[in-house]
Amino acid sequence: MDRIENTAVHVEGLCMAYGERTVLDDVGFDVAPGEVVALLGPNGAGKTTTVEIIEGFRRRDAGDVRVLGVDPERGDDAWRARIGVVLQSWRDHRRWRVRELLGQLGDAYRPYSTPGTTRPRDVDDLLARVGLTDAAHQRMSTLSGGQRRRFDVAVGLVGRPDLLVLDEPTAGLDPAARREFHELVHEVVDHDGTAVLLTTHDLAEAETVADRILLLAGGHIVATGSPEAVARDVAGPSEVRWTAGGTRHVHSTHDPVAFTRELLATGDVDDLEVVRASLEDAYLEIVRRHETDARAEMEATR
Ligand SMILES: Nc1ncnc2c1ncn2[C@@H]1O[C@H](COP(=O)(O)OP(=O)(O)OP(=O)(O)O)[C@@H](O)[C@H]1O
Repeated sequence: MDRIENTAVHVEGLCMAYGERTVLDDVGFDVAPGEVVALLGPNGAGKTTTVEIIEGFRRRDAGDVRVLGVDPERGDDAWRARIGVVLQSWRDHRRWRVRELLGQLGDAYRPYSTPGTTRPRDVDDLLARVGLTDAAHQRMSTLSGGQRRRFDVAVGLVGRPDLLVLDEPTAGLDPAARREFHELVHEVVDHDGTAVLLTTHDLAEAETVADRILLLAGGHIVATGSPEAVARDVAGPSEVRWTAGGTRHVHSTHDPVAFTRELLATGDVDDLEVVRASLEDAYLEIVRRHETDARAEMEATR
C-alpha cells in the first residue's frame, strides 16, 4: 500500500468503454515523483480518456486509480490544488488580460501553500518563463494560437503542482517555443520534483523530455521503457558507419558501444558515426504489428 501512496500516479486494471466501443482494457502503469512519462499512441488510442480519468474529469468503468494517493473520483479541492492540468483546448476568458487572468487563477492556490511549497508561483516570473512578458497586458482574444498554448502551460504550472498532466502541450508551438517548453519541464522536475505525465504525437519530443514512454494501442499498453530501450528492443540493431584509409564501412550491431570500442582500439579510424534505431521506427513497427494482430483476430472471430 505504501508504494501506491508514494506514487504520483498508480493505475491498475483500468477499463473504459464508450457504448459498445472498448477504449481502455486492463491498462496499468505508475508515475513516480519527479518522473516524466510520455503517453503515446495513434489517434483514438485512448490517451485523452486516460488523462481525463487521472485528472478526475471522467469516471472510469473499472480499475484502481490513485493520483497523489487519492482516487480522482473522490479528490477534494486541496488534492486538486496539487495537480496542474493542461487540456487539449481551452478557449475561454477572451476579454481578460493575460497577466490579470493568470494572477486570478493563481490566487485560487493561495490557501494551499505549505511551509515547503509557496503557492502560487510568481506570475511575472512565470510569464517570462513561458515567453509571454511582452503580451502580459494583451486581451486573451488577441493571442496567437502558440501564445495561447504558452498561456495554457503557465496555467498548468501556476499552482506549483506536484503532478503536471499535459495533453499535447506543444501542438501548435513553433520550434523555439517547443524547446523552451522542454527546458521548462526539465526545470520544474529538477527544481520542484514535479511528476509529469504528457501525451504527444511528437516522438522527438518524447525522446527529449521523457524518462519513460508508455505506448497505448488497441486499449492496452503495448510497450513501455525508456525511449532508448523501446527503440532498441523493437526497431532492431544500430548502424556503425566509419571511414578507414579512405574507405567507408557500415556494420549493424545490437551493441554499438562494444563494437565502437573495439574499432577505435585498432587505431585506424578517420571518421565515425553511430546511427541508433529511432523511437519513430519502433513506434511505427509496434503499431503496425498491433494492427495486423487486431485484424487477424477480427477475421478469426467472423
Ligand atoms: N465522450 C465520448 N463519447 C464517445 N466516444 C468517445 C468520447 N471521447 C472519446 N471517444 C472515443 O474514444 C476513443 C479514444 O479517444 P481519445 O480522445 O481518448 O483518444 P486519443 O488517444 O486521445 O486520440 P488523439 O490522438 O486523436 O487525441 C476514440 O475512438 C474516440 O472517438
